[in-house]
Amino acid sequence: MKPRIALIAHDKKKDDMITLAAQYLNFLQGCELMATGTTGGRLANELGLTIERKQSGPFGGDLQIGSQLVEGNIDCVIFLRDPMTPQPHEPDINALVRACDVHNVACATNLASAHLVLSQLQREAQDAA
Ligand SMILES: O=C(CO)COP(=O)(O)O
Repeated sequence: MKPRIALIAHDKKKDDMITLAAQYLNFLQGCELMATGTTGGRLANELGLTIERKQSGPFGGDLQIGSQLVEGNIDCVIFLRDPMTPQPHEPDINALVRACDVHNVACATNLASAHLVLSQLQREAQDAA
């Protein structure tokens, strides 16, 4: 089964997300991807990735992804958060991260952990091939 990965980045982390996804492009092309609206738009436009786009984060996108996670439809979340900028939808962000903890779903919230998670998933996919 293809890994099902959610990709989310706050505005000041979106360039990092594009760079990160470009580094794992071949692997991500073989995954089922879901993203919040603006993040997904950039990944699709700039890298040509096929992504199921939800609402933008401040309009409920994190909650939509959280809901999919609770339903068992997401294996891993890459959520590049901006810890220096207050977000209007902070409760939604906390709810998504909490849902990851409740359901024991890997959640990488910074670049270092994102690399660890994606490189491991990529290795597993290569071993399975
Ligand atoms: O705000 C976000 C996550 O909390 C991200 O939403 P966008 O990808 O729509 O910018």
